[in-house]
Formats: sequence, C-alpha cells, structure tokens
Amino acid sequence: MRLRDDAAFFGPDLVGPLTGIAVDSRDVKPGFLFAALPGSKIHGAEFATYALRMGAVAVLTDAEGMRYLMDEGLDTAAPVIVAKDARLSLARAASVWYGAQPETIVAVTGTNGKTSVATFLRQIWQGLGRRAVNFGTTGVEGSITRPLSHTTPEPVTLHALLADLAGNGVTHAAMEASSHGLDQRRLDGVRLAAGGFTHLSRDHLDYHETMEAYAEAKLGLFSRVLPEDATAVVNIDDPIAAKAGVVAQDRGLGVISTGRNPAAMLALTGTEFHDKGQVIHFTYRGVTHSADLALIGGFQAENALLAAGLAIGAGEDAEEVFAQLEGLGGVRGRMELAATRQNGAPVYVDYSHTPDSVATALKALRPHVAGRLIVVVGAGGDRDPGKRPMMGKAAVEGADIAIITDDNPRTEDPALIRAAVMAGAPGATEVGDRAEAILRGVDMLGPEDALLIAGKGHETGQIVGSEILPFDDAEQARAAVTALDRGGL
Ligand SMILES: CC(=O)N[C@H]1[C@@H](OP(=O)(O)OP(=O)(O)OC[C@H]2O[C@@H](n3ccc(=O)[nH]c3=O)[C@H](O)[C@@H]2O)O[C@H](CO)[C@@H](O)[C@@H]1O[C@H](C)C(=O)N[C@@H](C)C(=O)N[C@H](CCC(=O)O)C(=O)O
Ligand SMILES: Nc1ncnc2c1ncn2[C@@H]1O[C@H](COP(=O)(O)OP(=O)(O)OP(=O)(O)O)[C@@H](O)[C@H]1O
Ligand SMILES: N[C@H](CCC[C@H](N)C(=O)O)C(=O)O
Ligand SMILES: [Mg+2]
Repeated sequence: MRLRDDAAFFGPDLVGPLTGIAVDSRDVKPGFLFAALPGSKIHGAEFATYALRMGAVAVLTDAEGMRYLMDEGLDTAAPVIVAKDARLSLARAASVWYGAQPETIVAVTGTNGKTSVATFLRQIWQGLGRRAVNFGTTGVEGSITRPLSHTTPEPVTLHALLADLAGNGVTHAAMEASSHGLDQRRLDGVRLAAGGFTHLSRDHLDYHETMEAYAEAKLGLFSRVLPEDATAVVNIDDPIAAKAGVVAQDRGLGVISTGRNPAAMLALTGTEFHDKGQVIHFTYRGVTHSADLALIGGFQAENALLAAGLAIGAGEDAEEVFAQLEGLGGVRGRMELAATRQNGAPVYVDYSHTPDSVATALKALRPHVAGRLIVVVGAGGDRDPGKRPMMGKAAVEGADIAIITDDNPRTEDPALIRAAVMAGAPGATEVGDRAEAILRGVDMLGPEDALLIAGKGHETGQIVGSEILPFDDAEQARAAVTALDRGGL
C-alpha cells in the first residue's frame, strides 16, 4: 500500500504484508499499521512504542507526532509515515485496505435530522426493492442490523463496515455525517453518490468553539468529500445549507434544492395536519404532487422531502420515489407515540437535545394539542454547556408546563447541569430523577393534554459517571401510564 504524495516516508521500506490498521494502540495486532493521530487530550504518538511492542510494522503520524517520536529517540526498524493531514491519509488508507463499498452511498449532515433523513432514505430504497441500510446514531438498520458506537465511525471501523455490507449484498447505504466525523476526515475515503444538508443550529460548541468553525466542518462535505459526479441535496430554508448548495454548484456538482421556499426545485407548498400525521403538497420541477404522511411534525415532512431528493440525486426515478412517501414509517425515538393514557392523552418521546430541536418538537406538537403541552427535558453532561439555558428557554417558551430533569450526566454533577438549564427556564419545575419526572408529567395529563419527553429518544441507557444504567424513555412512559391508569399507585 502507498499513501499518496502528501506523505513522507522515514526508515526502511515495509517488509512483509500488512495485516490490518488500528487507531488505538490497544487494538494493534502483529503486522498492523498504527495510525498515531493528534487527539483532543493526548497525541497518539505517545502510544507508538507500545503499538510497536504489540507487533505494529508501520506507524502513520503527522509532523507533531514525528517531533515527539524524535524527541523520545524512538529507535525502530519499522517505517514511519509522516502525513500533512494524518487523519485524511488514514481515511484513504482504510478505504484502500478494505476496498469494497456498497455501489450507492449517500451521506447526510446537519445539526438535526440526520438519523431521520437517513432512515427515510433507506425506507424509500427498500420500497424500490433495493438491499439497503442506514447507519449512524441508531446503529446499522435495514437489510442488515449491527450496533455502532459513533454516529460517524472512525475510518477503520467505517471501512470494515462498508466492506462487510458490500460482502452481504447491500447495494445502497445512507450514512450520517456528524460534524466531528467531517472535521476528523472520518468519511473522506467513502465513495459518495450524493450528500444532503438539513439545517444548522447551535450544538457541539464544546468541540468546534464557534458557530463559524461548526458550519465550516459541515460544509466540508460539499467542498471536499463529495466527488465531482455527486449531487448535493440541500434545504434552502436554512442559510448554511443553502450555502452548501452554492459551494457544490461552484465545484460543478449537481444540486437539488428542497424546502418550503417556493424557489426550491423540490418545494413543500402546503400541509394539512390530521390525527395520524399530515397531507403534504409539493412540486418537483414545477409539477404538483401530494402525499399523506403517517408522520407527526412539519419538520418530518421536510426530512422526508430531503430523503426523496437524495434518492433522486443518487439515481432513482422521481415518480417512483414519490410513490414511496406514504409508506414511510416513523423513526424510533423521533416523535414516537410511546403511550396513551386512558383519557386519550398522548405521550411522545423525541430525541430533541439542542435548543432548536426542543423548540421544533414542541412547535410540531402544538397543532395536535387542544389542552396543555407538557415537556420533560434535561441536558447531557460533558457536552456544550452554553446550550443548557437555551434549552430551558425553548422548553418554557414552547410548552405550558416544563419539568427539568437529568439527561446523561456523564462525568458532571447533575445538579449543576440542571441549574444551568433552570437558569433559562423561569417557572419550570426541577425533578432530578428522570423516572420520577416522567411519572409526574404523565400524572398531570388531562384528556386534552400531551406530554413530550425530550432528549434521549431511542437511547436505552443513562450515562452516569462512566456507568451506563438501563433507562428507556418510552418504557418509562408506558410504565407510568400503566401504574397511574390501572390504579397501581
Ligand atoms: C472528541 C472526539 O471526537 N474524539 C475522538 C478522537 O479522540 P481524542 O481526540 O479525544 O483522542 P485522545 O483520547 O486525545 O487520544 C489521541 C489518540 O490516541 C489514541 N490512543 C489513546 C489511548 C491509548 O491507550 N492508545 C491510543 O492509541 C486514540 O485512539 C486517539 O487516536 O479520536 C478518536 C479516534 O479517532 C475517537 O474515537 C474520539 O471519539 C470520541 C470517543 C467521541 O466521543 N467522539 C464523539 C464526541 C463524537 O465523535 N460524536 C459524533 C456525534 C456528534 C453528533 O451528535 O452529531 C459521532 O460521530 O459519533
Ligand atoms: N429537519 C429538522 N429541523 C429541526 N429539527 C429537527 C429536524 N429533524 C429532526 N429534528 C429534531 O431533532 C431531533 C433529532 O433528530 P435526528 O435524530 O434525526 O437528528 P440527528 O441529526 O441524527 O441527531 P444527532 O446529531 O444526535 O445524531 C428530533 O427528535 C427532532 O426533535
Ligand atoms: N450525539 C449527541 C447526542 C446527545 C444525546 C443526549 N441524550 C445527550 O446525552 O446529551 C451528543 O453526543 O452530543
Ligand atoms: Mg443522528
């Protein structure tokens, strides 16, 4: 294997075949290339000696890593490859190493809506008879299922997965491109047919620091990762997504614009909400269409349309794609009707964990609620602290009653996280224990009311410290309804 000309080689040529690639020294086996990457806490080069002891036969690193190795006086017969951008070289190396990828791969980015769009796209493909998967936050779903620990896996895991999918006959894959994944070049070795952009709002500033840097990371999908024969599908209601369309157009890529803006090529022109979802009217290249979607929330219609645009952009016939829309099923933990009280009041579980998505989810429910809208919400620990009061504000502004509780505290003090959320939520009630908060919310429900449990969606555990305790919002909602309606409490 040769990494392209943006890398320099030090030491002797590689002797013998490589047997694998690892980014973590603890995963190295004899014959491996060890990618010693710059980290947020430590440089991977600090683990090179250990990796070599475990049998690594080559090391890939950057200039900083090389300096460290020279300062340490690393004495090895193994070649050291120094790349300008070691993460990019790793992505390309992993792509070459694993080789096979499904024929048609689409990536979707944006602060919210990635999992939803990827899932809808997979459903559209499956409806058209394709062997398809979506993968990201909820693992690999569709024709094949697998667990995943990242929304966008790092390159070695990603390319091992793509080769596995291709080997199992999967021809179509819809993947999520997280901003961390784009910034760290995790998907730069993936051969993409199309890329989508939902919208950008505040999140992950603990990592990106500024909204500009966050937007720049997302735009990388369009300025760098998509090949020139790919299509960009962007929601032009959002200014940054619209900018992605311009970036793509400037590079000569095909562009399909979507959104409520009448100028969009695939434009959402009207919505009628009903009990089970919404009838949408839309135009594509000037021709009008309608579809009855079994999905709650205007934003879900926007996601469905973006998914349709991506299917078209990746080569499907538009009319056949639109015929699939009525069959779309909801996404686990996204506006999921988890339980209904005997008096008819619904309890929804939604993965809204940013200020914008809390506001969007509450706004989406409003037309369906004649009485009071109640929300149970909290913010995760070890994540952007600046979003906490903004989430509290979105909760009290969008709901009639807000209960502030714990999400995943991780290594932080949960009381301090709640205090930060409460600072933006005057009039809200604080209930630390999430199960109790859900029970209290369910207990308040009158016949015309509705409850939204926001933040954890499909998650089945609560991360407290370094432990993951079993916890499932939908299950807790059902338990609370059963206990209250059958007189169990
Ligand atoms: C903040 C972030 O993205 N971190 C990623 C980064 O790790 P890091 O910079 O913190 O690494 P570090 O601990 O400083 O270590 C530096 C290097 O030394 C290596 N190491 C470390 C210890 C050791 O014993 N041996 C060893 O070789 C590490 O593998 C790493 O390559 O590089 C690692 C290897 O590529 C990633 O696994 C790791 O993801 C961590 C686990 C993570 O939690 N990432 C999250 C925030 C993330 O990526 N989330 C997005 C979703 C976001 C969304 O909601 O949209 C995702 O795509 O999942
Ligand atoms: N198009 C959209 N516009 C605004 N909010 C949305 C949109 N789509 C989804 N949401 C909100 O964001 C939440 C998360 O949706 P989804 O899981 O599809 O996003 P995601 O981008 O994959 O999130 P993550 O970054 O955590 O993986 C939903 O539960 C909903 O509240
Ligand atoms: N991918 C997001 C998920 C957040 C989910 C929420 N439940 C939390 O723990 O903050 C993140 O890692 O920031
Ligand atoms: Mg996701």
